[in-house]
Amino acid sequence: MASKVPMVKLENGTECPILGIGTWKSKPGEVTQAVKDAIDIGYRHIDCAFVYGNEKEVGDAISAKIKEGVVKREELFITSKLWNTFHRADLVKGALLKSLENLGTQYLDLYLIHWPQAYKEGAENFPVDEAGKIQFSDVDYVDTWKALEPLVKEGLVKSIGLSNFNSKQITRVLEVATIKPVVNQIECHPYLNQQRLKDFCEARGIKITAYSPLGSPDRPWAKPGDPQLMDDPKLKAIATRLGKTVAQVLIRYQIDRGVIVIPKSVTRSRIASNFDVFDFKLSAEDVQLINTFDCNGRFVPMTASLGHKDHPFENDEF
Ligand SMILES: NC(=O)C1=CN([C@@H]2O[C@H](COP(=O)(O)OP(=O)(O)OC[C@H]3O[C@@H](n4cnc5c(N)ncnc54)[C@H](OP(=O)(O)O)[C@@H]3O)[C@@H](O)[C@H]2O)C=CC1
Ligand SMILES: O=C1CO[C@H](CO)[C@@H](O)[C@@H]1O
Repeated sequence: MASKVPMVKLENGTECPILGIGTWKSKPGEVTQAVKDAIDIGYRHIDCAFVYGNEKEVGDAISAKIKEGVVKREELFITSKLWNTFHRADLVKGALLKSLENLGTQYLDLYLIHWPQAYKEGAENFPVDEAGKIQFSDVDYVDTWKALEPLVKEGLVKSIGLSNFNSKQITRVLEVATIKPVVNQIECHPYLNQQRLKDFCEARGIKITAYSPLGSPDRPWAKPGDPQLMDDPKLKAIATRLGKTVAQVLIRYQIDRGVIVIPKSVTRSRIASNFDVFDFKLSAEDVQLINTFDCNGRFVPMTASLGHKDHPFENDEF
């Protein structure tokens, strides 16, 4: 079934729907229905990760919709991510095969290194010492990248990419890559618009995917009184003037700057309204106005692994 979602051409010639649905924090008991609803509404891009602990239930929705004849596998764009405990070269393929099994699919459209920093290998996603501190591994993400490349050649993934990599880390990957990353998935919204990293990536043929585009109000570490992006009066004023919701303005902001965007919701009405963004466009003036709201406001700082040699937000400028 045709969907109205526009496609973005990636550097390797494959195409990615510019709008997808996120699945972090979507509980196993609710994500199957959410992804079924999303596919019915017209979403064709689903953002997943092993560490979200719900790939099996996402896969159930995908299989059901393929079985019903609503979509074909080749009409979907499915992303997953290699978790930090599987960076060692000999663990990479097994981690991918596990995600493929969970998702009930023969191949992924995109497989990302979830974070540059490696954690101690083993059964725990967040291995900690007696003091509760994350245990690191010194595997270099450049070696992890080299282990991803054969997966493309084997046909298990169409494309490979990065997530949460800073400009220096991307440069190091590009120095060794025989298959280039097509995407860097990073936090991106008006409080952290990532203009420098976006320009840097685009100059190297790497597209940006914006995660937490609505400010991730359900992030587990949010405290009462923390700023909420969707409550911003300046954004509310723009949305009121345009007769749209703030979420629609935030999604359109990314689309209008050529950024792939993956808002998460498990609420059918929101999944629908977040997709209902193809009948309007922000003016260049509104995009510029929203650009001025940037304030280095990061909602996903990954404080648990501060001190890691490869923490992307600690030592480098952008
Ligand atoms: N690569 C990485 O390291 C990361 C990747 N991601 C990916 O990006 C996705 C999106 O980011 P995420 O952090 O989840 O946060 P989002 O910015 O997408 O916000 C999700 C929250 O917004 C609510 N929401 C959704 N639509 C609306 C709406 N129209 N009006 C009001 N509230 C709304 C959702 O509620 P409800 O569901 O209850 O409707 C949920 O609480 C993730 O799910 C994941 O797939 C995210 C973080 C890190
Ligand atoms: O995608 C993400 C959301 O959940 C993970 C676990 O807390 C984060 O590390 C990651 O950025």
